[in-house]
Amino acid sequence: MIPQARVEAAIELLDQIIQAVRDEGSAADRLISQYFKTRRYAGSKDRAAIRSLVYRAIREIGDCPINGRAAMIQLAQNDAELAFLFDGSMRAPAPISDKEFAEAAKISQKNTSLLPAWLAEKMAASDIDTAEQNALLGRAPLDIRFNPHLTDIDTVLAAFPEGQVISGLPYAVRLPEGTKVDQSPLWKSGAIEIQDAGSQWASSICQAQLGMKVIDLCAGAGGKSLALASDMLANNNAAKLDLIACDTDRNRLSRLQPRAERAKLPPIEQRLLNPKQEEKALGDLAHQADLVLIDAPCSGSGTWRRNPEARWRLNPTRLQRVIDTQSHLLDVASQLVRPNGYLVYVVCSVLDDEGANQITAFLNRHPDWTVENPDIQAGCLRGDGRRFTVLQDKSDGFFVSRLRYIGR
Ligand SMILES: C[S@@+](CC[C@H](N)C(=O)[O-])C[C@H]1O[C@@H](n2cnc3c(N)ncnc32)[C@H](O)[C@@H]1O
Repeated sequence: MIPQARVEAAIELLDQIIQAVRDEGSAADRLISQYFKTRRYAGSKDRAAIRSLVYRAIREIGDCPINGRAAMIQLAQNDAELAFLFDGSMRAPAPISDKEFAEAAKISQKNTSLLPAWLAEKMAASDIDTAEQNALLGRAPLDIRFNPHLTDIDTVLAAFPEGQVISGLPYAVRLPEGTKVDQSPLWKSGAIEIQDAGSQWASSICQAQLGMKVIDLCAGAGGKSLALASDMLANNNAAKLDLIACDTDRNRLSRLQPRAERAKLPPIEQRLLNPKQEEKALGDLAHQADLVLIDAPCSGSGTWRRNPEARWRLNPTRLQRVIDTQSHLLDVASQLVRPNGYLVYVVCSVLDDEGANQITAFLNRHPDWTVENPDIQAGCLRGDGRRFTVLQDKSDGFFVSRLRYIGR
């Protein structure tokens, strides 16, 4: 493809992505792979170049643009080579008019942040400075977690000699970008998983052990359930784990068992929940659990490096919706924990409304709970929890709080 046609393709793709943002449709990554499936003429270099243009627009433009052409013109303002490709030739985008340039300049002047203005304000109010905000749109590292019942750190480092251990996380290794993890025999044998250090910190703060009754209330496809199961198993060959993985999304939950089998873990009980009727499915577990993990649905602001267009999808109404669900799930979980048992609340967000403020409100509603965060060498105290941020912790952004039920 000629460079002009690549720009035109990026515009088409951005049109689809922007439409999906408005309709709560598919994620950018999925739309991009669907787009290329029907355009076999695009070679690997074309695909890489188009993808890179699309993601540049998504990462660099704070507010969702009105369409793909407006997005590319916004980039072209500071990129003469790109602007030059709008030459109106066959398969090229039409030349940029003065009006379009003026419009793009107006938008750039209005929003100087990489985030929509309302979100930049919320970040600042949560003490996330501009450098941390911008880091949320950078590139994410590649972290793996190994299963100690299947392998050990020496074997992992021998398989990935450029891997680096992550201090404080006994099963984590950071790999160079682009490492082909899925081609390693360790991957094929189920001994390693891809999992960000932030997620690993969240699971490790749970301190799950064999013999505990553990409920993962928002298990999704089981990322943290697998980590909890692996911690519970440690080096034992237990045939049974008392771990119950729940979620309201049947599709996601159905991916857990095959993953557990791949990791050679004992079966993990699953319960499909109905939103707002969770107690019905969990009635038999009232005040039974030693540990409940809530890896709550959230804005995902801490993981925008992996899907940066997610910040365009967020608006105050959608944010309030997840905040309400988080507080409801905290109340549901509070009914499941036994006296002296623990509740670990996690969000992959750095916003106080989803983190520290949620725990303050929970403790006001439930005076028979106290905070017992472990003393670890990562994250920073934030209200009654610890917050992990991209620049400071070199992980995705997370908030984690460990609470103990001191009622009877
Ligand atoms: C952050 S994701 C969980 C990710 C997962 N724990 C992992 O480590 O891969 C949040 C999950 O909460 C689920 N969820 C949303 N509302 C829920 C509810 N009322 N009860 C239980 N799960 C819910 C979503 O379906 C989603 O899978």
